[in-house]
Amino acid sequence: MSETTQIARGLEGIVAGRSSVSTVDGVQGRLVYQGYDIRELAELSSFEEVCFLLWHKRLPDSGELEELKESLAAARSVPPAILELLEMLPPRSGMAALQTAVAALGLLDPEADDVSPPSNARKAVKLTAQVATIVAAFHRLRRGLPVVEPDPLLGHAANFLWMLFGEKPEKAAARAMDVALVLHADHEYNASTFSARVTASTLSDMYSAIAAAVGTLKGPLHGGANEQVMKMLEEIGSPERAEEVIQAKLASKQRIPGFGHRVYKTWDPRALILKRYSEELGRARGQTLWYDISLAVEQAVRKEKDLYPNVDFYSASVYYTLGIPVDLFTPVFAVSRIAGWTAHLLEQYEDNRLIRPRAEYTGPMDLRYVPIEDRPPRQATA
Ligand SMILES: CC(=O)SCCNC(=O)CCNC(=O)[C@H](O)C(C)(C)COP(=O)(O)OP(=O)(O)OC[C@H]1O[C@@H](n2cnc3c(N)ncnc32)[C@H](O)[C@@H]1OP(=O)(O)O
Ligand SMILES: O=C([O-])CC(=O)C(=O)O
Repeated sequence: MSETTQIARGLEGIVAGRSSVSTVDGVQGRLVYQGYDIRELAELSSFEEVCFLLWHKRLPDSGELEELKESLAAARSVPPAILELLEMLPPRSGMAALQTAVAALGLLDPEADDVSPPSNARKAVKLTAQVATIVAAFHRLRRGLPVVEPDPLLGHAANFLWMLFGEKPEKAAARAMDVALVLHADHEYNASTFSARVTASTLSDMYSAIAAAVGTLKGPLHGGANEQVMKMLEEIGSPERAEEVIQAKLASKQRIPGFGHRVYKTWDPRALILKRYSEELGRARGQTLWYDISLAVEQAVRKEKDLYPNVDFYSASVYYTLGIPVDLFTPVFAVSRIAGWTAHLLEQYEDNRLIRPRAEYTGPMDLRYVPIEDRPPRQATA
């Protein structure tokens, strides 16, 4: 590689492939799934319909939607071995538990290594149904609570809340959850989706690709930011303290979770929608503190750094108001993103080429190997 090689650090701005699943316009602040604007989908659609859209590249008719809803509901229960496994795991990380359980689902699926389109389509449905079950079951088991059987009469969002809390959700809570699932379902070549596609590009199986994606989503620069946001809101504690805390964090070169984005240089459209839900849910429950602190943080970060909130910022107060434990926020992100990950995998397997970039080598050259007995001892460092 020559000395003039241009490196795009973090692959910024690099178009690494083609996809029709979704596109992001970072200047206008638009997100489009298969041609449909996210604002319209959030208003009018449902998570199940978005799954159909992402997987089949078009909206379903009513019969097709019913069929998919039934298939998802029928696939919700996980094998007993998965529940036994979840029960054995330390309660500390929902994402690590989800990653482990997804890998185990692959071990238990006789068609795991079949990457043909019909088999992958079945796995997309199964994984999407079961990620929700795994997240809810992990949480209940770690609290010593009985696992709640899925209810086939409930939609995906309402059933997830039911399996998590063991109570039928109010209409407003189920709707807010459904909208959050619609908004988080896909986002072009984000890091976790890219990592899923890299894994699939070796013709490894779908479970392995999803396990890779879960591990990537977990990081605080990606999906893990939603949990960091809530911890920051709790640390701030009241709207009046927001500016001072933000100034101190920025002065010590800390990143403010939930702000900034690789692609959006304006409002993330999802954050605007979640902001409305954060306020409305807070008002409906007579607790606007988290929305009020969030608003004060938003104003402080705009003033100090001119950064806009991303999807992880207002999702935090929405989830918190729904009663979801903070350390489950990122797993809840995965409950939705599994739809986009699997859609990208269907696309990847259909027109695959190994993803394998190059690196500019910065190490030494032409060293001669010295047998270990002839090497001088290393100087002890102070
Ligand atoms: C679902 C999602 O994944 S959405 C993103 C979730 N992640 C977060 O919210 C974590 C906080 N945000 C960030 O760390 C970043 O904005 C990222 C990782 C999302 C994007 O980062 P990049 O595109 O790599 O931007 P980069 O790291 O080069 O930052 C550019 C500049 O903006 C600053 N910046 C970016 N985000 C933030 C932030 N949240 N807080 C403070 N400064 C920030 C950087 O310090 C840098 O400033 P400098 O040029 O003065 O050094
Ligand atoms: O696109 C990104 O880089 C991160 C993001 O917003 C997402 O995955 O939803």
